[in-house]
Amino acid sequence: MNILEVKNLKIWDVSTGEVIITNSSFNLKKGSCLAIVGESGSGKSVTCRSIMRLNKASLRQSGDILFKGENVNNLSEKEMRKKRGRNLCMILQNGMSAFDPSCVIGVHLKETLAEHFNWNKNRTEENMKNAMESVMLKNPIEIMNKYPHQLSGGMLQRIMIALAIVLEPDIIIADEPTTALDTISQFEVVEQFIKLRERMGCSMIFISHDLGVVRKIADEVLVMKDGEIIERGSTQVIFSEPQHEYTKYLVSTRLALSNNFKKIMGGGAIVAES
Ligand SMILES: Nc1ncnc2c1ncn2[C@@H]1O[C@H](COP(=O)(O)OP(=O)(O)OP(=O)(O)O)[C@@H](O)[C@H]1O
Repeated sequence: MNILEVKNLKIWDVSTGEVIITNSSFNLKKGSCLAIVGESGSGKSVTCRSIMRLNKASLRQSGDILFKGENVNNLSEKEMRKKRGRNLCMILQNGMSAFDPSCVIGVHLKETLAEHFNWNKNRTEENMKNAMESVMLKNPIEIMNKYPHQLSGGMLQRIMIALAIVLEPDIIIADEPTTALDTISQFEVVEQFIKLRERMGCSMIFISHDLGVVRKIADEVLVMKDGEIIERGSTQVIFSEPQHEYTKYLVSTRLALSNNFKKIMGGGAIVAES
């Protein structure tokens, strides 16, 4: 069963007339993870933001975006606000840009949860504390009293994941959630995403440049180039039998990098190719 169906999505810039997404159609199956890959500027982020209806006002979109059969494109901004967070949750590349720099993390988290749940202060704090501990954030109360700039990128991403655990959205859209992190934090955050899926069985759209991560986390892959989906299929098939020249290039570059790494490090003890 599809939880999301995108049909004939077109996105254009009204100020310049430039068409950014020509005519995209794809589905997200309930409980599965769909990765979107492709070169910079191919339209991955605008596609995902169109689902959340979060693109800048100068960008317009047409087509159908059916979330559980309801066309998101027809909802009012007020109805859409209710869906964001509770039903459709977005985790961005840079945790710093997701939080209000002028208040401590706890205030932001409590305000977000108060939008969607009628919990008292203790229950909100308890739920958030448990979720933060489950993503390996030690001393959650201390963290909630810190400002975003006092925390590392990896910690902010884990806080976003913890918030998603509490919100229990139907779909999580993660737009390059590991790109801004150092290698160790990347590994840890990816592990948390995998656990999140195992634990909540939520559906996920995962944008990433890192094909190693995609291979680990995704069930299906869309390959985008110049605003169009040029190839799609199960992760296994995309990696083992890519058809389009561009997908072949992406996959071979990834393999070359990983083989090179194994050669340098000797024996491949570190690289976990699954
Ligand atoms: N607010 C905007 N106004 C005008 N054009 C935009 C806007 N946002 C994005 N674009 C254009 O849309 C195209 C797709 O951008 P998008 O950010 O979706 O690419 P992407 O595939 O996510 O790239 P990256 O991997 O670098 O994040 C680009 O040509 C970009 O310049």
